[in-house]
Amino acid sequence: MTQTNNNMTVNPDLAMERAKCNFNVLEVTHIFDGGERNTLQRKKIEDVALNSGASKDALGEEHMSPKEKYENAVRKSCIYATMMKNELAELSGLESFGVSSPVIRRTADAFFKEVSPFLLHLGMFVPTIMGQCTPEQQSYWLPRALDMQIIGTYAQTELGHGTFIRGLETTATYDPETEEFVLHSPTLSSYKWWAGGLGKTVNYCIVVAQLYTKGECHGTHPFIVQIRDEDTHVPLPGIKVGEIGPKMGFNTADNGFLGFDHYRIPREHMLMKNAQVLKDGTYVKVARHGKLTYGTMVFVRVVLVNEVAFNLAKASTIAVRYSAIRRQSKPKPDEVEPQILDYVTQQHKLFIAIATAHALQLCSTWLWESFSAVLAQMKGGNTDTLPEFHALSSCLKAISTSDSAHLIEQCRHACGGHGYMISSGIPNLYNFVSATRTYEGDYTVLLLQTARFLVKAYEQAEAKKPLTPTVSYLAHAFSGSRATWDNSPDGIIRSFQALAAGKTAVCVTNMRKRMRAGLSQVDAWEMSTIQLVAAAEAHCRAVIADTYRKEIVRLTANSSPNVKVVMDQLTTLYLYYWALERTGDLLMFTSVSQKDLVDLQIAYEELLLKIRPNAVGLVDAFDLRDELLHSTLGSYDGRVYERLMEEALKSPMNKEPVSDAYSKYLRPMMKGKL
Ligand SMILES: CCCCCCCC/C=C\CCCCCC(=O)SCCNC(=O)CCNC(=O)[C@H](O)C(C)(C)COP(=O)(O)OP(=O)(O)OC[C@H]1O[C@@H](n2cnc3c(N)ncnc32)[C@H](O)[C@@H]1OP(=O)(O)O
Ligand SMILES: Cc1cc2nc3c(=O)[nH]c(=O)nc-3n(C[C@H](O)[C@H](O)[C@H](O)COP(=O)(O)OP(=O)(O)OC[C@H]3O[C@@H](n4cnc5c(N)ncnc54)[C@H](O)[C@@H]3O)c2cc1C
Repeated sequence: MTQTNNNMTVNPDLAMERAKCNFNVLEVTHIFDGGERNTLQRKKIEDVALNSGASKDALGEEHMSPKEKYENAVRKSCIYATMMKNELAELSGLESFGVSSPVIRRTADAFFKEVSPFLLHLGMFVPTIMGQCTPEQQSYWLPRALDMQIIGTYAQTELGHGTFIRGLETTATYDPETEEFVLHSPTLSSYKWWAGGLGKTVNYCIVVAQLYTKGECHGTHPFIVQIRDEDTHVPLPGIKVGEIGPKMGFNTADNGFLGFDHYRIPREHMLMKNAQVLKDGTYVKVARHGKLTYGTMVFVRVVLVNEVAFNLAKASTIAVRYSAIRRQSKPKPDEVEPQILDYVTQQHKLFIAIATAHALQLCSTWLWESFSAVLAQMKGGNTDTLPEFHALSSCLKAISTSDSAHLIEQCRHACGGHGYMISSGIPNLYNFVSATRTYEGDYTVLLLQTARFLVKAYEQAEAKKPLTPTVSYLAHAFSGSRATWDNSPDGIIRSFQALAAGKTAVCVTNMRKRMRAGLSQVDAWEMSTIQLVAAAEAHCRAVIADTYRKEIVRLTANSSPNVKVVMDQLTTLYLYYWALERTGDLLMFTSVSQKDLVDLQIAYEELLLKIRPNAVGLVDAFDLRDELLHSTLGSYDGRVYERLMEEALKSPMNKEPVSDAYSKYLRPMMKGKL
């Protein structure tokens, strides 16, 4: 594994772990990156972007005031954007996530401990221009946006509504006299709220508003709106804009609010790929599917699965390396204190994080490929696969973000007190990832979208109609007997599918019972939503497990024997872990016995011991440079205590021997003179 400094002194425990590792680390790096070519290109990009030291700060971000933090983040965003236009442009021809490759996105993390104020520009503004504009509109806006001549964001959520998009209150009323739309915020709750970069950075934004023309409301539509002067950056008349204040994370993203007072924009600024308003005010629907204006959200949900896999890889790297150098307690009085990584409970906390990072990474690539296929079909006017894809991307977004946030927090627990230090890197990772569970569609809300699809699919299966691929297992839901338990990987995956089918069946039965008892369909659905969320979660677990397993078998077909073994151990660990987490469900819906579960627990514990010698090798294989980790605990060299002390000494509190607070408050209080 290449590191920036080849002459570094490595902590002896970490060196010992690396010597113990029995598989080829680079081969696993290639699997995680999606191939050797991708690894080579990633390294080139990282070398160009990071070797100059431009990502470093003289003073740690955490010691800056909010204003300094923001300005510093803008400074570095501009450096990085300029690099992207110049040095990195040619290198970024990787298998790309549309606008910019995920590698470019990830490399940017070296520049920010929180996030770039440009995140929404690249993450949503540019993708909306690409996905919602006519070709003419695109040819006008896209070059300006890609060249960063204009900077934009995505302002959909309002103070009063985020989830329920149809409930948004901002209006865009067409005036045929002037051929303009009049944007207006009729209430306080209609103010746009949350958009990243809106507070101070952007001069344009996508605004989602209720479209009125000829006195009729046509629902929400996207508009491109200039909000600040292109030269002075002063907010334009009719615009009320500002920053929303401190948050749990995202503090360098200047999330903002925005209100309109009868603010006029040209007719052409409605994004007209899916629907148009003609000069005379006639509304023309172009798209075949009513939800295509939600396209940017679907895109980001897909991207987020990859994003959280990467952040989980970072947290597990930090926690595993730290657990290898940290020694604590003395279970055997005559022996030295063990590395905490030797405790089986510690392995239980950490190895699932490594396995989940792999599972989500592989699922994200698979999801991206499915998305590309859906987009290609839609280009030809066919939207048949969209409902299944919406159900799939919704549940994968919900489960991947929720699992990653939980496991990153578990990594923090695994690092004891030092994990609570900002300098460990884990709190910032957690603050970032916990927000992903909420934004771009809340966890529960998205799982309920998947549940709608599952219930419909169940009814199709009942009627013996054909099923789409991700729910084909529902065809076996009516055998009348419980699924046969079998602890092979394929057997466990079948059991996960049986759980999902069984839970969906319970929901349908309960809803029907409730409706027979007099509840309306809406109320019967509402009363069943706890179970519907559980069914969607079970479905998603089955999809992840199945995809992870199939992809690993495919990707390791030509791997060296030890890589095959260790990758197989990780996938098996994932399956055992979730089977043991769901024992109650397995007892309900499969033939598993108490003895089978006791045996599975033992097999799981034995698997942890088998993975243990390769744990550091596995996180080294994520190949995350120190610049990306921002961590005193997780650096490649393992100089944990030295780094903790170096960071502590940087605290502005240590600048003077006696704090001003002594003479101002402590002394007067202690001398009884306060
Ligand atoms: C690579 C470079 C970029 C790097 C990127 C880094 C990653 C980070 C990037 C950016 C940071 C992002 C910051 C956060 C930004 C935001 O949060 S933007 C705001 C996001 N907001 C939401 O996600 C709102 C969530 N709400 C909804 O999506 C919808 O309101 C709803 C789905 C919950 C309900 O919609 P509604 O219109 O009320 O529909 P329903 O009546 O429930 O359903 C009707 C049918 O429509 C189907 N449907 C719904 N959505 C879709 C869709 N997107 N596609 C296809 N179909 C959809 C739904 O299933 C129903 O179908 P049936 O009637 O057949 O059941
Ligand atoms: C860091 C961050 C950045 C963001 N950036 C942007 C941005 O750039 N642009 C933008 O437009 N928005 C942005 N958002 C807003 C984000 O998209 C919304 O907060 C998110 O979609 C959730 O909506 P909400 O806040 O209305 O939550 P609510 O819908 O009010 O959710 C509150 C609770 O109610 C529950 N709930 C709501 N509806 C239902 C239902 N139908 N059934 C069951 N339970 C329900 C939810 O599960 C949740 O538990 C951002 C948010 C955050 C936190």
